[in-house]
Amino acid sequence: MTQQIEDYALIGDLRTAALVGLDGSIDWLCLPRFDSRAVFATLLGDARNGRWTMAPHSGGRCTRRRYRGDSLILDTEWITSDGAVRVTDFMSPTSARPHVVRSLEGLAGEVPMHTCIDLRMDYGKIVPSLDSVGGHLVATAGPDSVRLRSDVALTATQGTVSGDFVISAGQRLSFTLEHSPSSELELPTVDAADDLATTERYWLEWMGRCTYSGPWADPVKRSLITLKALTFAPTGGILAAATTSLPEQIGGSRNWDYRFCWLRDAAFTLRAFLATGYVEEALAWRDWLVRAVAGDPTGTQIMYAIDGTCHLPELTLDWLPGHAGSTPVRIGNEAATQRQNDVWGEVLDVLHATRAAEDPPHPHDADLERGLVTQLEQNWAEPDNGIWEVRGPQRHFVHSKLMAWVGVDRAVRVLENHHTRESLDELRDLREAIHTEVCHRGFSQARRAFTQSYGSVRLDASVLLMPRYGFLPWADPRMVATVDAIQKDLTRDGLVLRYAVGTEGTNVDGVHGEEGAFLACSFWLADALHGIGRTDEAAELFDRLLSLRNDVGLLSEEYDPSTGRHLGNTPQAFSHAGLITTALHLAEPTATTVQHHPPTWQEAVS
Ligand SMILES: OC[C@H]1O[C@H](O[C@H]2O[C@H](CO)[C@@H](O)[C@H](O)[C@H]2O)[C@H](O)[C@@H](O)[C@@H]1O
Repeated sequence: MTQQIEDYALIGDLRTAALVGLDGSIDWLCLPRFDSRAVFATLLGDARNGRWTMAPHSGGRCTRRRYRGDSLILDTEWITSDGAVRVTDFMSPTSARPHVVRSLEGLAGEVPMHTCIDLRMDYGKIVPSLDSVGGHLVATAGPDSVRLRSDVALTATQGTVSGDFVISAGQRLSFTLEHSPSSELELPTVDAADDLATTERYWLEWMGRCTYSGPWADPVKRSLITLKALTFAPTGGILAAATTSLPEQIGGSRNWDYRFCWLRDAAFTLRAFLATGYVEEALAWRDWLVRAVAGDPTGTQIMYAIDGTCHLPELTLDWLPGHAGSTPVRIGNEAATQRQNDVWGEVLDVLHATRAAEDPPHPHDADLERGLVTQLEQNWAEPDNGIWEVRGPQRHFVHSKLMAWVGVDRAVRVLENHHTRESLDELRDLREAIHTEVCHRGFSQARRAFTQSYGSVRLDASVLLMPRYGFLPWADPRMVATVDAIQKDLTRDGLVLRYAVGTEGTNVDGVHGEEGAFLACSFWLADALHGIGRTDEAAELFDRLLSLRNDVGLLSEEYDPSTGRHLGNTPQAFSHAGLITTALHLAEPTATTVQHHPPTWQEAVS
């Protein structure tokens, strides 16, 4: 049975990740990296596209599952008429080679079990050759091999390895699947018990660095672990999500590959990390960025591969039927070549915050910042594809101009702090000019709100971020009116759409179909409600959003309130960063003190 998006839990080793369904099947695994070709791709097709099942013979969904403490070790349990069994799934963040461990423990009785490993290399397409090497099975296709180690006898035919066995109370068994380049055939190196102890220690120590002590410890910690799981430890790159092509509309074509490092998404993640004590991650990302743009800091792209590669050609995988029939399945992402003028401000803002945590500053900081400011100065006045990466016509997006203001503002502050006069006056003038232009052209008196783009009356949730960056105070009546308008006209069942897609032919983003409520934007509305003094409503919305997490605390990109289903890639960094940030904001006093007698919006714009 195909699992739904919210049925999946994540395991990972900070190099790659796997999704494990409620039925105990690993339906998604790319090896050796997040962005490598998948060896299990049932997530985007069916059993023929590769998966690893591990469950009682009777099959079906587990009785319960949870992460072990504050770790990424997943315990899944079945209670059957024969007895009970626990499957512990994890990947080791400290091992030499990426591998998955599945450890079993009999809890009661004698449970007949079945496992089936359908290896399909190259995103579900290639049936690998199977060999027995030193008593272990090795599957090979092109550059990649995976080596299987099992405590029970397995049979192998045509790329499928399976086994039936009985596990008794107190008995422990383990299985490992380890990647290696096919030219380096070695025997499996993993010791499952040692690995489990090391992995548990790793997460315990990592969580020990957390400084959050507010009332939402469980969801905040789970979100932090999820964000950490989306970092690529070898380089410091940060992914937007662990998957490609999970649909934003079931059966639709809004299916994108998120296994890359967007500078914008990473900036949101890093703000959440910096605010909770995780400075090391921010420094590692800054070093990644320095290397990614090396040689030409004035030619920064909006996104890169996790190793800093700049070419991300977008292809479709025609042999995959897609998740719940949603095609095309895409790998790569054309958005890499877009002009998105918010990005320079996003990065300058987060570098500014990172600087505050590092003394002395990194020697490359000044070059990088100068390069970003140059790009900003050259581009900010041009129309662009914006934060939502629209594939329709470029526009003067208000959010892009906001972030241009943020970038210049942070550059001014750095120069002021260093008592440097070089270009300070020009930058101050530019900051003022952008602010005036946004207030003048970005606010629609007819709509009584900041809008999506200059001259438009469409709403866009991204302008909710304005006060968060210091562009306007929360109490500004234009902000209060904008929050009202978005809450009233840009929500579905109380959850926020990033924008109204529009009808075919007039749609704003140039992509067919509809989409769900955008979870990050819904967190931004909670922040905004708190900001303008409506804290009870903010807390209510936050509670609602927490209730949308799946059974193990994960959020995808979007949510369909009419079906109660998760939509889009999962788990999504944007959503989890939003959760952490809102939890932090709600713990602060509301920023607004004049809300009881606010000036009218007309007074403010006159
Ligand atoms: O809406 C069309 C675009 O959708 C994707 O972009 C979204 O994901 C990005 C990664 O999380 C995020 O930075 C952006 O704000 C989102 O709109 C897709 O990646 C694009 O290729 C596509 O044009």
